[in-house]
Amino acid sequence: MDTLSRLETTVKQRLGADAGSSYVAQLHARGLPVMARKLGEEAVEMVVAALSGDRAELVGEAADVLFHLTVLLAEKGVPLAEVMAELDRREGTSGLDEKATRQPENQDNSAAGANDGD
Ligand SMILES: N=c1c2ncn([C@@H]3O[C@H](COP(=O)(O)OP(=O)(O)OP(=O)(O)O)[C@@H](O)[C@H]3O)c2ncn1[C@@H]1O[C@H](COP(=O)(O)O)[C@@H](O)[C@H]1O
Repeated sequence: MDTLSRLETTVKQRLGADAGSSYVAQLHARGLPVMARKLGEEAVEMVVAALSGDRAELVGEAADVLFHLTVLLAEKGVPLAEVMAELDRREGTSGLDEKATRQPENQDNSAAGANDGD
């Protein structure tokens, strides 16, 4: 079993644990909005580390993001395997090719003269 799968198994067990002895249970007790906010905060911290931190900071913040993402998905009942399957489905399709198939969105952008380069 790989690291993320083991973490997912632990997190699913801890969601129903005593909030006094488990951070995951504490997040569950605080509710989905708090979990979502924590994930957003960790993502911002990871971005800051990528832009101005050192390698160790980036690794630490990336681990926080993966942990809080795992908690959020478990709370929502979405297995990591489902996310992996979505990535598998996308495998081999260039992001540029996929973006070019979004015709209505592209037309809207050109009508507004918007092009953020993403
Ligand atoms: N990987 C992690 C992990 N990464 C980060 N964290 C915790 O995430 C919290 C986030 O810290 P922050 O400083 O961002 O937030 P805070 O201000 O302390 O807390 P908030 O009040 O804002 O939520 C810290 O308490 C970290 O210890 C983690 N807590 C648990 N795990 C894994 O989850 C398992 C189950 O943990 P428990 O549920 O605590 O048993 C553990 O065995 C680990 O494998």
